[in-house]
Order: sequence, then C-alpha cells, then structure tokens
Amino acid sequence: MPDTAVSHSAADMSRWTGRAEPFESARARYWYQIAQPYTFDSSSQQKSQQNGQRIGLVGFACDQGVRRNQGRVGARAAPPLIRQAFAALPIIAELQQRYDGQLSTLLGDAGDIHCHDNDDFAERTLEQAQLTYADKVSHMIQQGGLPIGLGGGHAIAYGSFLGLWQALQQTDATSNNNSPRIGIINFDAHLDIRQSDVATSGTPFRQIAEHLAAQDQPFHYCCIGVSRLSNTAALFDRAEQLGVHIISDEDCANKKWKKIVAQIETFINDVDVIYLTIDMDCLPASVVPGVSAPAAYGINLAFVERAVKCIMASGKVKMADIAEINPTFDIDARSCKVAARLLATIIEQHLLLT
Ligand SMILES: N=CN[C@@H](CCC(=O)O)C(=O)O
Ligand SMILES: [Mn+2]
Ligand SMILES: [Mn+2]
Repeated sequence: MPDTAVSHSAADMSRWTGRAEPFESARARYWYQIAQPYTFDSSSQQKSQQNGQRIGLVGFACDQGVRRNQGRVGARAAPPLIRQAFAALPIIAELQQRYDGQLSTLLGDAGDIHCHDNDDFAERTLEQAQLTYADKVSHMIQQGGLPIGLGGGHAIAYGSFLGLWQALQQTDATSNNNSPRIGIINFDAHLDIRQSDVATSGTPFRQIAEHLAAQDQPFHYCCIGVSRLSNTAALFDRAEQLGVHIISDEDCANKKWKKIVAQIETFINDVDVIYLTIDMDCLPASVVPGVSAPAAYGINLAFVERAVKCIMASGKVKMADIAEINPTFDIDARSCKVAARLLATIIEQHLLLT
C-alpha cells in the first residue's frame, strides 16, 4: 500500500500485447507494437515543439468522485483495460503510409495517476489526483503532443481542463492578453454541472464554469447526448444560466445529421481550442454495460463516431479523454472495446490531420 494518497505508476509496457503474425506482411501492424513509454523532456517548456510522442496516454485511476456522487465505484480499474483493448487494434493503412519509418514516434504511454481513497487517507485525495494529472497533461500539451486521458470517473474532466488551462497560460497569445477561447464538448447522458460542497464526478463542468468566471473568461460548453430523464429540472435551469449548448439524446436519434452537424460546427467556430471528453454512459447500456451510471436510451455508437470525426477535423482539439468505464459491470470486455474503438478514432483523426 503506497503511503501517499496519490501516486503515479510508470507505463507498464508488458501490458501492451496482441497477436503475433510472423507469416503476414509487414503491414500487419498493431498499436501494441509501436507504443513506447512517453518521453517527458525535463527542459521542456519548449512551447508547442514536438518533443515527446504525438499522442500521450495517461490514466486517471480514480473513482473517488463517483463515490462522492453516490455512484457505484469501480472505474479506477479501467485505464489498463482500455489500453489493453486498444493495444490489440490494427494500425490502419493510411497511418502506416503517412508515418512510414516514424511509427515509433506516434504513441507514448505515461502510465497512471492513482487516487487511493480508502479510510486511511485524507479527504482531498481526488483534488490532489486532479492536480497531479493536470500537471502531466499540461506538460504533454507544452511538448506539442495531444494528451488523451483514460478515466476513471468523470472527475477526470476537471483535471483535463486544468491541464489544458495551465498549458494555455504559457502561450504567446495568453501572455499578450489574448486568451484562446476554450470550447468543451462532452458526450454524456448527464450535464455534470451539479451543485455540491465537494468535487465529484457530477460537478466538473460547473467547476470549470466557476474557474473561467473567476478569470473573466467565457464558458463554452456543448453537451451531446443529454437525457431528459438523467438530469433534474434544477440541472437544466443551471445549464440555461450557464449558456450550455445542449444536444439531447432524442435530438441525436430524431434530427437529421445535417442539422446536428451544423449545431456542432457553429459551436466549434466560436472557439479557438477544444477539450473533447467522452463519458461512455452517453451510449446505451446494451452497447456499453460497464459504466458507473448506465443509460436506458443512449446515443448510437455510429453517431458518436461520426461526430467525433467531425470535431477532430476542426484541428482545434488540444485535450481529450474517455471516462466512466467501470470494468466491474462489463460483459466480455465489451465496454472496454467500445472505448478502445473511440480512442482509436480520436488518435487516427489527429494523426491524419497533423
Ligand atoms: N458523472 C456522472 N454523473 C451522473 C451520475 C448519475 C447517477 O449516478 O445516476 C450525475 O451526477 O448526474
Ligand atoms: Mn454520464
Ligand atoms: Mn459524465
């Protein structure tokens, strides 16, 4: 048992495994074959130069926010299992062609931040874990990489935002008093803007709104997949006060794609950088059973993937994460496989664009 409330475990490369195919051509390439430990350059406040790998994975092995939010815990076990499902996926031909000879520079694993929230530890473990995680992702952004956080509960979102915020504070635009406008796009059945005396997995976007207000910055938040039966009227009231752009789960099912994509593009056009977060409970419980709070209705995986591609195509996504997988309730690793597919989609789109 570690003697601190928050610890970091380095990348365990022995978990990057998959099929061996000695009789196939060299194009039978998998992510497990090219992942490397993430390289943190200590001299690194080299603004936006490519010092580490292009993509950095970092786990947020923490479900204290879910516990505080009266949810069912277990999400802390997800990061290595999402990695494992992703490791076994093939690298698509377009990426192999594009990065011929440089595949080993694409993907770094920065290990996991652990939040040890048992009775032996002080109350503020979650907040410490968020800060430790934020420092890691901020460093990656400053090295010119795209960090992708693997939750853990959705309390990861406040850490992801803080990491992005810290990195943006170092940019020339910010020092010239011209802060980039941050847009947050969250795929989620829940708004996660709860009022509470402590941070939880249900509060991160309200915390972000307060952080931005304290800095005199606008709050641009678009939540896609919101369910009218997973959020109270009090939450919808707060969403209205905060100017949240809501695309409901029913809109996703019933409205024409063209209309939805126009709404997303209008949101994107109003911001300079995007933090993209996917709470896996945006999908139906039949597709993703292993989450903290399963959705009865949910939005289609095909819809989520198409929308993620459209958001990534903006070239504005500087931070991303995938949250709320809870392996305790998964069936045959189905939920981890869906998370891995969305992770692959984000990575492929980013690498094909940059
Ligand atoms: N991060 C998710 N939060 C949801 C959980 C809802 C539930 O437990 O039913 C929320 O607070 O709304
Ligand atoms: Mn949710
Ligand atoms: Mn959520």
